[in-house]
Amino acid sequence: MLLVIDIGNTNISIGVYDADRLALSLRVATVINRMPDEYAALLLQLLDINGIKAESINKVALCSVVPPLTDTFEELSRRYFKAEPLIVGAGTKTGVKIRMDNPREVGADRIVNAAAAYQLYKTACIVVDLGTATTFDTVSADGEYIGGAIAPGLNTAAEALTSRASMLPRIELHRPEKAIGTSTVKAMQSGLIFGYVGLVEAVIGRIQAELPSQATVIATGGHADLLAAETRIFNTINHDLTLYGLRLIYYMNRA
Ligand SMILES: Nc1ncnc2c1ncn2[C@@H]1O[C@H](COP(=O)(O)OP(=O)(O)O)[C@@H](O)[C@H]1O
Ligand SMILES: CC(C)(COP(=O)(O)O)[C@@H](O)C(=O)NCCC(=O)O
Ligand SMILES: [K+]
Repeated sequence: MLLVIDIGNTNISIGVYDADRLALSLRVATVINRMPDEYAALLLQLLDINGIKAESINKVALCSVVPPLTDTFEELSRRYFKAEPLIVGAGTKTGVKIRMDNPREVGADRIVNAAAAYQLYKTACIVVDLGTATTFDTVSADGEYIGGAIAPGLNTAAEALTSRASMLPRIELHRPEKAIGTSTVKAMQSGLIFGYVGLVEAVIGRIQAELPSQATVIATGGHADLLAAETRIFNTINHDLTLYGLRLIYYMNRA
């Protein structure tokens, strides 16, 4: 079976593919200083609880936007799964050609999302990944990664607000009843959530206006459901898009 790992700044998403079936998908918190053996202990336990034998995993693919953890998971793969992981990076075949000023600086997660979306839809695509950052990735109708946008993620924006203003509390990112907030917490929820809907719609609108054909808009990431409940701008939500892309790319590069 194939283990796929997407190392983000807040969470590490992990999946196990049994042929083309996603047999398991889970998330663990990103902790920069955690050692390979510590992540292995956590992962082996989670596999066991879910009835998956560690010995049945013989292939690993990963993408990371947290460089110190790339090495951690590379070592973990070798030591605990006896597998040389495919690490998505410069030189990895993905099925999308990268048209950027400096292709090497693009986050691997963004490329994986773009590759997955294009393989699924074969149209121009805009992937919106709502995580620590919110990334917008654009693929042209002929399968070229042509760039996008990066904005602070919802939680990141909320934390910035709380930490910069003495009287503003930490809040739960819940949708308030009304845009006119009648308390500090409700006012912050309104500004963050409804404001964020505007951000997402505006960026997608502008990207779309620069494209010659209608793009399919796919939302993914931790805040996708929260946003999708407030806007009709997404054509679809795919929580497993990055894991799906990792599997796709694994088989493009390894037999
Ligand atoms: N299942 C979930 N339901 C609601 N919010 C979530 C969920 N998983 C993650 N989040 C929120 O989404 C954000 C992280 O999203 P994620 O896509 O995991 O980020 P990253 O890829 O940057 O690590 C965090 O702010 C977290 O609170
Ligand atoms: C933009 C990101 C921080 C998003 O990370 P995430 O929210 O998934 O943790 C990451 O893709 C990254 O560090 N990218 C490098 C810069 C770029 O993509 O242009
Ligand atoms: K991510």
